[in-house]
Amino acid sequence: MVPVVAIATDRLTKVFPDGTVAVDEVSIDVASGEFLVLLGPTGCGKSTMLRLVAGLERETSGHVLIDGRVVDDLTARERRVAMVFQDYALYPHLTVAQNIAFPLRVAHGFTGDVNARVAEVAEHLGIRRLVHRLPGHLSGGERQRVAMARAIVRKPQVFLLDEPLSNLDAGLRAELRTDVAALARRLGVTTLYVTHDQTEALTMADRVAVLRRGVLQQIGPPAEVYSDPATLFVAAFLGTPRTNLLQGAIYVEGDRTVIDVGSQVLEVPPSDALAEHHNDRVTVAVRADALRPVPDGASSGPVLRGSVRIVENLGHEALVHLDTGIVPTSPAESRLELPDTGQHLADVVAEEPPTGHPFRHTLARMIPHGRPAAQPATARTQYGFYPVYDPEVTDEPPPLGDVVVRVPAPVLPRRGESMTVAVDLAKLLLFDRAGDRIRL
Ligand SMILES: Nc1ncnc2c1ncn2[C@@H]1O[C@H](COP(=O)(O)OP(=O)(O)OP(=O)(O)O)[C@@H](O)[C@H]1O
Repeated sequence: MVPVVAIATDRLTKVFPDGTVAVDEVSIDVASGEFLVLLGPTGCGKSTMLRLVAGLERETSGHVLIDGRVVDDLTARERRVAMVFQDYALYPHLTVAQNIAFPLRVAHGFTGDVNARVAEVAEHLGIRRLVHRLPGHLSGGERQRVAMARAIVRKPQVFLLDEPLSNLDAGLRAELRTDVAALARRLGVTTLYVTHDQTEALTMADRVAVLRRGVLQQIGPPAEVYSDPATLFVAAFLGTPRTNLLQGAIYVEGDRTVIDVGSQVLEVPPSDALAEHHNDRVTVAVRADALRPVPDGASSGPVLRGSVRIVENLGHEALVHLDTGIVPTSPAESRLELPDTGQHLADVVAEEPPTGHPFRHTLARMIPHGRPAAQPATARTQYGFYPVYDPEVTDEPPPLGDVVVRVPAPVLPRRGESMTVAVDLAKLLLFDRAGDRIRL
């Protein structure tokens, strides 16, 4: 029986020699047997966290603890962790069985029956019928199962997975994410799972830890992190379709409290928290699931109005882009989430290289086609941001004023029609200029 261990990091920090702060004082407790997902955009430090826990990277400061014991000076092998990467890294000339058995054969001290152990693990992963094949004759999903079998064959105390499903197509990813989570729970092994995919995080995790630029933003059960985000970044990063981020300001006049979103006003119940922010600019984060189309005049609560600009028909429902005239958070601020916060390429092409410059053509090709024009200098606020989105599932930032609403099929609105949507105040999220939550 393998001991089930807890993992912890204590103000764990990694600064690379070039000065990049990849992990910044992160303290996380993972209970024994827990499945914890580290979630965040590319470059936020997820893999570095995992490598530090694995012992493949040395921390600059802080500690890694396994079962309460500081393991900073232990090698990866001594930590008894198993790691799985997205690229499988199987030996192409060895059969599936030989691949799975490999860690046992190189491990001194394994005295058991190798074949029996391989069969047992292959059974766990549902790949018994594949044991005589070579990796080249397997599908991506099967290869990833073999990689996982190989990782667990030595009964690790800790299972570390770095985007293990990201090379697979969407259907297979959905199937495997259920299997991986079930496997980890069946084995009862403490698991740290890294992904940039919010669906994986929300469906697989016992708890999700959201990272931004090496800093822990929030940690909690998936439902809590989704519905009760602590920061604007978390609210923006979790949401399909993308969370609408709108600029607004709070005004309190007598017993009336409003959120002014420029082109329109949302009346909200008065509260001390809002009164404290009288006159402050805020970001209003409103996901599609907080908006419901209603006949004009039918809602007694707050509504937003706009005209239909785009209807994306998904079959069972449509995503309707409503031009509301509200100003979204500025692209300038949205770049906060990119590792490189320098100029946008469009600006570089517009301003920097003269015609005929050798890089001009290359840069022009790198600019997403049809990217909306930069915000006018008169944009009323300078706060708020978009995270970096998975280019597979989302597109570019919306043009000025777009709010995305879900409309159930079959009666869909047409382009140019006006539409009213009721706003569910319980799901309306407000953030101050620093990106911290203001609770209604
Ligand atoms: N050896 C290194 N030297 C310098 N900087 C590094 C090194 N390895 C990673 N970084 C930087 O540290 C930051 C965090 O990288 P890390 O790979 O942990 O991010 P990530 O969230 O796992 O991203 P991805 O999802 O793209 O793998 C990035 O800015 C990255 O460029």
